Amino acid sequence: MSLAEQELILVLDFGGQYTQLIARRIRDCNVYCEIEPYNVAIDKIKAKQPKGIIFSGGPSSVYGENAPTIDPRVYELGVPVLGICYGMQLMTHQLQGKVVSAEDHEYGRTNLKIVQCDNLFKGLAADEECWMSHGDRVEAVPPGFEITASTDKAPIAAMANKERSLYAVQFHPEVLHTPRGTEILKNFLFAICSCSGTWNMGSFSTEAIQEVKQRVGNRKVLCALSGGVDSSVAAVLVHRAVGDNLTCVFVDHGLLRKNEAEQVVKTFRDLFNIKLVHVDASERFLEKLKGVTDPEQKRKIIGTEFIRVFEEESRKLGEIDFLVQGTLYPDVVESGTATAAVIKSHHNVGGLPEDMKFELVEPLRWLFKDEVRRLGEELGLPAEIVWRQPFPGPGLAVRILGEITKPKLEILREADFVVTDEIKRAGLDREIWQYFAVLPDMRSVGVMGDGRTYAYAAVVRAVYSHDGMTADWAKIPHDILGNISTRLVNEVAEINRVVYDITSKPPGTIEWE
Ligand SMILES: Nc1ncnc2c1ncn2[C@@H]1O[C@H](COP(=O)(O)OP(=O)(O)OP(=O)(O)O)[C@@H](O)[C@H]1O
Ligand SMILES: O=c1[nH]c(=O)c2[nH+]cn([C@@H]3O[C@H](COP(=O)(O)O)[C@@H](O)[C@H]3O)c2[nH]1
Ligand SMILES: NC(=O)CC[C@H](N)C(=O)O
Ligand SMILES: [Mg+2]
Repeated sequence: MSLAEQELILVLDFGGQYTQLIARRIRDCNVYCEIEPYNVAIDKIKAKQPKGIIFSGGPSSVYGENAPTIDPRVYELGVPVLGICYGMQLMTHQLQGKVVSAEDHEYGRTNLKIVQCDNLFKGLAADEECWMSHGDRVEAVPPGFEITASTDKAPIAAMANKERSLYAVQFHPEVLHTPRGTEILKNFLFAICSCSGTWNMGSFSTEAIQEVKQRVGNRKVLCALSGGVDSSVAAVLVHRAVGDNLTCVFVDHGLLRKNEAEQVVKTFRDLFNIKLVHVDASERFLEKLKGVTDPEQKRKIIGTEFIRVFEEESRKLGEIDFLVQGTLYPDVVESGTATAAVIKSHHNVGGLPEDMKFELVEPLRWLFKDEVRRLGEELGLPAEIVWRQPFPGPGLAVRILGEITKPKLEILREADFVVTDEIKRAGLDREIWQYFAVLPDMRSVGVMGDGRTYAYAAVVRAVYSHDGMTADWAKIPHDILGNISTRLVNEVAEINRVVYDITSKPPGTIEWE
């Protein structure tokens, strides 16, 4: 079965914070799921033949200016729809019910009284907990709908039109703070949409290989390979599809970690039977970055330069049309979509030059990191690659604040080596998602060997995360932080102070730029 034939749930994104979580939960229920912006053409929706459609939440108000809306023909497709939060309000508004701005807002944990325990709420008790995040509420259900659940402040907290298979909830079943939320989603998938739940990473891999085969045929393909989890998984997957027509290009842009280039080339050559070109492009990247301090500008310069290198390599191999990248969904959403704000332009998405001619092959574009890791295991990649900590494509450039210079890169490389080494020694490398050093553009006074110093501070950043979308700072034991601090100041001459970043994401991001 190809991906196109796979039973699919389509999530339409109205700019919600949790849209990606909805998709995750559904795939975790063994049903394949894709996200499209709310304004996707109705014909495209039809062509995908979804078994069900979910409207996400979103920051807008249905009566607000430019409020996102959807082609009302979506309700006539005969496909079940579940509206969540804004999605419920939009369904109400479009089908002639009434939405009002509530005086009492509901945020966080809320008691839910279920009045209709069939279909969507099958198996749930009359009293459940749910997670709310809304200021507007449904005041009157559209004709043909009945109320299925209430809360104190939202008498219409859920509604349904069973004949037409239209369902809506004001709360968020996708967040883990709604304890029975996954069961609600399962009821939608299995009882209402009649999904079979046979999808898994094994089927994803078979289908994705098939799809690449069909698209590429006998033509040649270039793969941007960093040695990281995503591009290694993408390379192995594409190699299964096109064999020797694949050439991987690993670019040393001079922004890599200590010994990284040698290690990546060695690991790759030892483990895989895939052609690999190693390009040392460090001088040209550093030249282009000279004097640049703005983080977004850095990212765009790096994104463009990557492509220029791939284009040159492609010409040497006789013009290649396709470029494989290990792009994941968080890279896409953080780079900004029709609905989501630009957080940072990931070099492989928002940082690509406009005049790029390659056709992109991105088989992991809809997945999250933990799913890619499962896929990597499925494809038989070794643990050292699957569990490698993520490292951003722009590398140390987004961990040096201000201008990037060779001396600063040397300092950061040494500092990063110490942090990594200590975390591994402490056996914390698997439980901590990312751990590294950052070099802020800041010096302070110290005293060493009875003399004054005026040197850089190093920031230690270490976070727990599941998918890179949200993160918490890692609770590293103080004695290990102490070791890191002592070693940084002793082993890296230009550092005289160490600070630990205790910011979660949000509000911080994992990287500093
Ligand atoms: N040094 C590099 N050489 C070639 N391609 C690169 C390089 N760095 C990044 N890329 C490309 O950009 C994509 C995005 O980078 P990203 O860091 O998100 O993924 P990754 O390096 O494959 O995995 P990880 O998240 O584990 O670091 C990569 O999948 C790869 O296609
Ligand atoms: O390929 C990449 N290109 C980029 O431009 C980029 N910026 C951040 N990252 C990685 O993405 C995850 C989320 O990062 P942030 O919390 O810093 O946004 C973390 O794992 C980051 O390391 C990048 N990866
Ligand atoms: N989370 C949401 O979807 C919020 C929807 C709408 N803006 C409200 O506050 O009610
Ligand atoms: Mg990487």
